[in-house]
Amino acid sequence: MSNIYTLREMFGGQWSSSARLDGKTVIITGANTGIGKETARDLAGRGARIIMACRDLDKAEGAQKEIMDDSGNQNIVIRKLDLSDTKSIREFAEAINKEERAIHVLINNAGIMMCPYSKTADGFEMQFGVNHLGHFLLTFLLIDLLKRSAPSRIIILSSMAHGWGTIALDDINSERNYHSRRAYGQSKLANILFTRSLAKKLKDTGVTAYAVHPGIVRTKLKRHMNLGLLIMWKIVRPFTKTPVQGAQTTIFCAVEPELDKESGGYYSNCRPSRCTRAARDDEMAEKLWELSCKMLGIVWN
Ligand SMILES: NC(=O)C1=CN([C@@H]2O[C@H](COP(=O)(O)OP(=O)(O)OC[C@H]3O[C@@H](n4cnc5c(N)ncnc54)[C@H](OP(=O)(O)O)[C@@H]3O)[C@@H](O)[C@H]2O)C=CC1
Ligand SMILES: CC1=C(/C=C/C(C)=C/C=C/C(C)=C/C=O)C(C)(C)CCC1
Repeated sequence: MSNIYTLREMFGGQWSSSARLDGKTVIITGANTGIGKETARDLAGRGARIIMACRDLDKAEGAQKEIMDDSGNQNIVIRKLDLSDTKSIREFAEAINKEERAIHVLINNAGIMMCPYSKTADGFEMQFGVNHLGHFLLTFLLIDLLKRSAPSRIIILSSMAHGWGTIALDDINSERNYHSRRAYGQSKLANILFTRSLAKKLKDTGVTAYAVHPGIVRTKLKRHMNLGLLIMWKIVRPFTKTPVQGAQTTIFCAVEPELDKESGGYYSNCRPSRCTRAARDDEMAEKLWELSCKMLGIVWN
């Protein structure tokens, strides 16, 4: 992949479809703001039951009200989910498995970028822990329900930033050497490798998986950006996407009927996109899968 982005890639990918999701249930992590909130608003307008999985219930309530008012859909619920704590992830999944008859779309959207070094409740480096491991565990805990609900889809928000890092198998928690941009890159590369492995393991189950780069989007994600990137941000700002534009590829992956035939790919601007060679390394994807299971203390073959 080259880091040269065309104008089409910055603005593009508007997608329009009148497809409905009545009777379908969608979970969106980090649905209280940014891309997740706009995804929730759109899918609510298509009639889906939306489960907003958020760490801050007060913020989520404001977004829930807005989405209900806008879409006229009252079937929007909030559930507490803190992806930086495996206890919270397990509690969330337990409630979903008990209360929901089906989950048709799981959107692993929540994320943090370039924060100062910190660790999750379980001792994982924060960006790898939240962006990859938290969603890995969440998906594991919901996979039987997703299989029973097939055809169903898993959408994983990655980024063009997957090229900023590599998977450091010997220092996955960046304990020896932390570089916030590289650690974000590692987590977003892990998102693509996870999607590829998932697609293989879910072959013939009716559950499909898609990785997404939403574009460069004006959201709160950039709150921890360093000065260099903030300057770059200012330069490209006129070409960045609004959150509504940034949500289009996720919505496309959730709704487009033709995508039932595809799984494991990387999408941007509502079409397949090219990722780096490291993101197509199936041997590394397998090693990452094993390491993720080991770190989380789970068996998932
Ligand atoms: N914006 C961009 O340019 C790009 C974004 N992406 C990806 O898109 C996704 C959405 O990002 P975007 O909307 O821009 O970012 P925002 O910062 O606007 O939203 C991120 C969401 O994730 C939630 N979140 C963060 N940490 C946790 C946690 N520990 N547990 C649960 N939820 C958490 C936030 O909650 P809270 O509000 O409480 O902080 C918020 O709801 C991310 O995965 C990001 O990596 C990819 C490429 C570019
Ligand atoms: C200045 C500049 C760029 C700016 C990149 C930025 C600002 C990227 C932000 C990415 C984010 C926020 C990713 C989140 O996952 C490009 C496009 C590489 C092209 C060359 C010039």
